[in-house]
Order: sequence, then C-alpha cells, then structure tokens
Amino acid sequence: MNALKIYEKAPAKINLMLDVLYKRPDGYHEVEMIMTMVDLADRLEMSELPRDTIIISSQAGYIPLDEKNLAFKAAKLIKERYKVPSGVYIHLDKNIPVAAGLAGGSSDAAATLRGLNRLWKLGISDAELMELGAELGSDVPFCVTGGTALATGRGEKLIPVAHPPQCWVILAKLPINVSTEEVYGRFRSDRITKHPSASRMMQALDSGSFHGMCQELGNVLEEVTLQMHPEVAHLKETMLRLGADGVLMSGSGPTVFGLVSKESKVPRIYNGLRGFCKEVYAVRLLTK
Ligand SMILES: C[C@](O)(CO)[C@H](O)COP(=O)(O)OP(=O)(O)OC[C@H]1O[C@@H](n2ccc(N)nc2=O)[C@H](O)[C@@H]1O
Ligand SMILES: Nc1ncnc2c1ncn2[C@@H]1O[C@H](COP(=O)(O)OP(=O)(O)OP(=O)(O)O)[C@@H](O)[C@H]1O
Repeated sequence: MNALKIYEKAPAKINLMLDVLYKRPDGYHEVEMIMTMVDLADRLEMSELPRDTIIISSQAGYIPLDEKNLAFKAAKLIKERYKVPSGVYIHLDKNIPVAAGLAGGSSDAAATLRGLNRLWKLGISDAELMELGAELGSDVPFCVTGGTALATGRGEKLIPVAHPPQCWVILAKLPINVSTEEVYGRFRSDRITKHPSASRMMQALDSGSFHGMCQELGNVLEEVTLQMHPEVAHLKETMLRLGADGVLMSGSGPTVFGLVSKESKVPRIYNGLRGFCKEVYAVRLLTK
C-alpha cells in the first residue's frame, strides 16, 4: 500500500514596509512591518515513514538537507512536542530564491507545520502552529497563515490588515548573499532620516489605493544592504526607470520588488532586467 501523501504550497513573502524601532535586550530588534504573499512558491510533498526518522530531499543543490534545513527543524519540533512515533519524508521543490529576503526557508517551515498537522491528524490550531513557528524564526508565524498582516514584536505578533489592490510584482535578485543577522547587526537607528509609516500604509490598503500603497513603500534595512551592495541601489533605479510604479527591497534583501498596475508594462521591465540580472520573476500578489 502506498503511504498517504500531503502537499503544501509555501509562498514567498514581501515586506511592503519595514521599520525598526529599537534593539531589545534579547538581541532581536523590535519591528513594525506589513507583509503580504506573492505567487512564487516552493512545493512540499510529505509522506509518513514507519520509522522514527526525518528525511529531506530537494531538487535544489544549494540548501542543506540535514538538521539545518528549516523544514527538518519544523518536523522535529512538531514530532517531539506532540510525541509522534512515526517519521516523515519531505520533498522540497524549491522555486523561491534562497537567502533572498523572501522568507523561503521560513515558508517551508510553516508549510511543514501545516502539512504534518494534517498528515498526523494532530488537530493543532493556527494560533498554536504560529507559536511553534516563532520557535523556528521571526518570519515563520506570518508564513503559517499568510494573507496580509501588520507584524510587531520581533515579527511574531500579527494583526490581519486589508489586502493590497491586485497588481503585478516583479522580483529581481542579484547574485549576492546577504545575512539577515549581519544586516540587523549593522543597523544604526541614528542613520535613518525617514521612517516608513505602518498606519499610513494601512490607510492606503484600506482605501484600495494602488498609488497610495506605492507612495508608502519603505524599508529601513535598505540603508544597510544598499551601503554594503551599491548594485542593489542601481537595480532599484533601473526598475523605476523601466516603468515600475513603486520599488523596494524586501526584508534584509537583496531581492528588490517592483509593483506594476498595468500588465502592458510588465514585459518591458522583465526583459530590461533580464539583461543584467539572471533571477527575475513576474508574479501576481497572492490573494486568499
Ligand atoms: C528581515 C525579515 O525577513 C523581515 O520580514 C525578518 O525580520 C527576519 O526574519 P527571520 O529571517 O525569520 O529572522 P530570524 O531567523 O528570527 O533571525 C535571524 C537573525 O536576525 C536578527 N533579527 C531578526 C528578527 C528581528 N526582529 N530582529 C533581529 O535582530 C537576529 O540577529 C537573528 O539572529
Ligand atoms: N528549506 C530551506 N529553504 C531555503 N533555505 C534554507 C532552508 N532551510 C535552511 N535554509 C538556510 O537558511 C538560510 C536563509 O535562507 P532563506 O531562503 O530562508 O532566507 P531569506 O529569504 O533571507 O529569509 P528571511 O526573509 O526570512 O530572512 C540559507 O542560508 C539556507 O541555507
């Protein structure tokens, strides 16, 4: 008999705004950010193993497949916490660029939690899954439920907000590796001249204003990443010049996203970027 298989989609996130309020005594930074999902996703296939083991495989050659993989960590956490005797085989079909500021690993972890809750019929609520997720990383709780949310604390306190008006999202990632820990570590609040506003972004989303949303885009971590990698600033300028309505770096970077309302503009921007950047995607926002 074939083992039961469970499939989960793990979408990428973008930060429409990200502000850092202060550094906390525990080393994390208190943040205020608005996140939403885009239709670029990893796909996970999970099947039960009779043995007490967790096995990860992937077509992607560039991620760890051992206990360092966030899907492995998520499976281990849920298995231990809920005393599940059986094991699981997880195949990760990776499509989200790695270490890109798109929460690829966090979304895989969240999808693993959701999938194993179903596979092992554990009946865990979303709120509990989010608490488990917070033990794995600051972006994981958001990835458990997705949608569009205001995130505070270190990113784990979430309030749903209005979805952005539908548009095209062009994602472009230069071949640069950026460590989230290093970016937060180099962040200096006294260097920030303009803070993005969560309340103004929420107003723009509430009123369904695409133009308002583009105006309120802002990410204080850009200051750090663009300083280390000026080519990311050049990528932003190029995207704007090619016709994107609003442009921002996602999370700690280096991925830059451009919001575009008119479909007819997408090919020019996409093709223009492909000239010098290998990883470019044109996707839609993910609406629930
Ligand atoms: C940049 C963002 O992706 C924006 O959504 C997140 O704030 C980062 O989320 P993440 O990658 O899930 O972060 P974690 O895995 O929890 O933490 C990685 C490292 O980033 C730093 N970190 C992270 C989140 C936070 N609010 N303050 C921090 O200072 C810490 O040094 C931590 O050791
Ligand atoms: N399932 C996974 N997918 C991708 N990377 C993983 C995974 N598990 C562990 N990693 C490791 O985690 C690190 C960060 O990768 P990830 O793609 O999650 O970064 P990110 O998009 O910058 O995340 P965030 O936006 O949450 O900071 C990489 O160095 C990678 O080797």
